[in-house]
Amino acid sequence: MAPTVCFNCKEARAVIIRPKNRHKLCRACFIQIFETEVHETIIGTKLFFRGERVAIGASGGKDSTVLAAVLKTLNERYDYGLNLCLLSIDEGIRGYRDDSLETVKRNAVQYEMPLEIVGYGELYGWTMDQVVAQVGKKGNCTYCGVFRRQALDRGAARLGIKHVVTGHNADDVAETVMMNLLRGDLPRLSRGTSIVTDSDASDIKRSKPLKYAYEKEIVLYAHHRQLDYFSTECIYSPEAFRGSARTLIKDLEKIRPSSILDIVKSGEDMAALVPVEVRGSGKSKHAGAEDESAGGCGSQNGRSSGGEMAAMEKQLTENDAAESRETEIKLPVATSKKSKPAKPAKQIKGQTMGHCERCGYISSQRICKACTLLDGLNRNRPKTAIEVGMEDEEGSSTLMRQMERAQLGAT
Ligand SMILES: Nc1ncnc2c1ncn2[C@@H]1O[C@H](COP(=O)(O)OP(=O)(O)OP(=O)(O)O)[C@@H](O)[C@H]1O
Repeated sequence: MAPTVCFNCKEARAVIIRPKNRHKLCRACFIQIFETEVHETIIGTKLFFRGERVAIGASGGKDSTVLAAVLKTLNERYDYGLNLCLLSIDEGIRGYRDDSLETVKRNAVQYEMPLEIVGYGELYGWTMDQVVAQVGKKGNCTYCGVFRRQALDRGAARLGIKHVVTGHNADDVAETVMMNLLRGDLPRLSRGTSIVTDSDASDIKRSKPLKYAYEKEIVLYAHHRQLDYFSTECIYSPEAFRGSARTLIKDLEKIRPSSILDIVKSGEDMAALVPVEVRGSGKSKHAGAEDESAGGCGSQNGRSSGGEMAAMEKQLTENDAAESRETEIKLPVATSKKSKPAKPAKQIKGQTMGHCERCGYISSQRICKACTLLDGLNRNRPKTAIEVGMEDEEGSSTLMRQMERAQLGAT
């Protein structure tokens, strides 16, 4: 059988079936198209300004590695005039983050970008290994997510940088839409769909330039550009709810590849209907610094990783077969029973953002989530560990002093 030619250039041999639309492309066209789409997102949303210093939240995983590679390419190709650097958070997970940080260190050399590493241990007095030893695996992602969001902000503040970009992709955003739809949390849904989350109370802006990029295409891009990334998944158990939303979306994607972008777009449309005071922001102003989608992780459950290239190709073939199985399901027509009057819509309270009384981090509560979690951890800390942390007479812990120092750095 003659090889299929590229849908785009009509010359080279097609080696990729685009997950987004099933176009068959050659390697060069796929790379070019992927980069152009990210460029269009950046330009269309006026994401950066010339001369801006931008920190790339770099975990060493495929998404942030691709983000760093693409931003470097686009910055040079289109002369954005950005000053890029890598910012990594060391959660203190031995056998996982220490290895992935080695990848980030190599990336820093490969992309000629400075690298800053900020650790939970130094910021909070707790590594994730210690947190898990204390609270167990269940629910540990909550600690990690809350701590990471603050750590990214504090790391950026330390560098004097006001814009952090993360590798959140279209699949991540679709999951967030789905989860918040199922929870009935419209304010969070609307904030999660926004490409930029910034706040009046914090001067660090966060954005997701890969918001419209499919996870599978990110893997293909990394593979075809032979990027150096770390593909092992976090050793601690994932958040079950996000994992279920992910499985649901992946199943939908098999039947209808555009599902991911469709969910993202539907999320954007729903967000546009949410009044500013309910959403908690104008152009996502006040977008909670504590929102779950903003700082990374989510769970790794069901996630594609670097070693899945063969499985992905197989999956794409299955997608073709799945399309022919698509059937329309008709709901029974409602009979003429008297319908109950609709309940008045629930009033959704808007969030008022302020600062945490303890650490000064942006929060809608008197004490931010991180400090609340730390309170619980410190209360139950084994005595010996407390003694290490309680050096001064007023009982002010090392942790608190570290947080105060971090806060000074953040303001
Ligand atoms: N330890 C970290 N240090 C810096 N940034 C991080 C860290 N963990 C996550 N992030 C940022 O948050 C984004 C989403 O993280 P998450 O762990 O959900 O995703 P992922 O899809 O596995 O991303 P990646 O492939 O980049 O690891 C990452 O792409 C990265 O930009």
